[in-house]
Amino acid sequence: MSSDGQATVFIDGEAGTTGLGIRERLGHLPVTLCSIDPARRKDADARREMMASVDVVVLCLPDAAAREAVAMADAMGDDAPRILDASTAFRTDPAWVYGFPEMDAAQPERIRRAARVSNPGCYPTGLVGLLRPLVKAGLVPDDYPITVNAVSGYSGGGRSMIEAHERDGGPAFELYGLGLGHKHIPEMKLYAGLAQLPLFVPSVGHFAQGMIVSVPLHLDLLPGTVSLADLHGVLAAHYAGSDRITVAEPCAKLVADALAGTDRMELRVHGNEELGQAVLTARLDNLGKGASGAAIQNLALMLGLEPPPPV
Ligand SMILES: NC(=O)C1=CN([C@@H]2O[C@H](COP(=O)(O)OP(=O)(O)OC[C@H]3O[C@@H](n4cnc5c(N)ncnc54)[C@H](OP(=O)(O)O)[C@@H]3O)[C@@H](O)[C@H]2O)C=CC1
Ligand SMILES: CC(=O)N[C@@H](CCC(=O)OP(=O)(O)O)C(=O)O
Repeated sequence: MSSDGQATVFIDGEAGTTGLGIRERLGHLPVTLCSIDPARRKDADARREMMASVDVVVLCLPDAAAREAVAMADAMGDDAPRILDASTAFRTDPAWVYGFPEMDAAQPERIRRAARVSNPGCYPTGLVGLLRPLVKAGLVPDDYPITVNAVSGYSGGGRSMIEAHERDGGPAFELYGLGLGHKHIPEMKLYAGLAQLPLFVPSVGHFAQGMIVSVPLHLDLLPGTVSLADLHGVLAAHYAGSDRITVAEPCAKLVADALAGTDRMELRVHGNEELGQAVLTARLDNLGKGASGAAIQNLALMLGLEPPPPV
């Protein structure tokens, strides 16, 4: 606690893309941000000392550095701060709580009580947001062969990709992860409730922020007779109370960066019933609900505060 009774927060990786986004949003919460001298921001002793002095540490680091930071906290035993980790390192670790408050009615309470919370990946936020309620409701079987196509703005690749795009002007559009082993796949499977790994084809475009995650479905492969309205209805009911996730009407075109700069996510069910085909889409800002916006929601819950209204 700071001298004025506010919770203290240290963002390890404060100068990076996600760290900066969290710092900007922290103004909406009654907390005290503690920072280390920028010249010592990678100094293990300085980071350990700061970690030991605060209530919550938010890790906005590459996976390896996040693991190192967690090892430092482990060594502090009962004096360790609570941790919110933005990296991929602990997202499928059963000892951590997954920071997707909208995924179940009980999830906000689990986050409130947790010592360690993992912030979801940007692509899994879209995929889990779309599929989990449909799998739970039995409309999409857990063994359906799920394919996920997605496009992200280049800020998704952090500082080095931002610099490459802003310096060299491209590429305009590129598929990647074509070895089909992207690090988000186990997280998608686990939290969407799937029995097998989804086939995931990510891509990145020459725009800074924004993301579309899309999932094609063949309606005749779903159990019984499932209509587009059934899929929409389950999603609309699940997210009815959310101020961040909305279930919108289908549209013919979807622009990837329309929610850039916001913490919101829009889900849609598009399709053609005559053809028996549907496409689920999630649109979000990879840096908003896909990273810093979700982190602020989780941080507020961890500190027993009301999450601020979404940017
Ligand atoms: N960008 C996005 O859309 C999303 C990112 N994430 C995750 O958030 C985490 C941070 O990503 P992002 O902000 O994009 O990455 P950036 O590269 O923009 O930022 C990472 C920051 O961590 C610093 N850093 C690296 N190693 C250390 C260390 N050992 N000690 C202290 N600081 C260190 C970097 O400094 P320097 O640059 O000098 O090396 C940089 O400031 C990653 O795990 C990423 O996967 C999650 C969801 C979405
Ligand atoms: C465009 C781009 O490169 N995006 C990143 C994902 C960013 C993200 O979500 O980070 P986490 O891995 O921490 O979840 C990637 O595919 O690795």
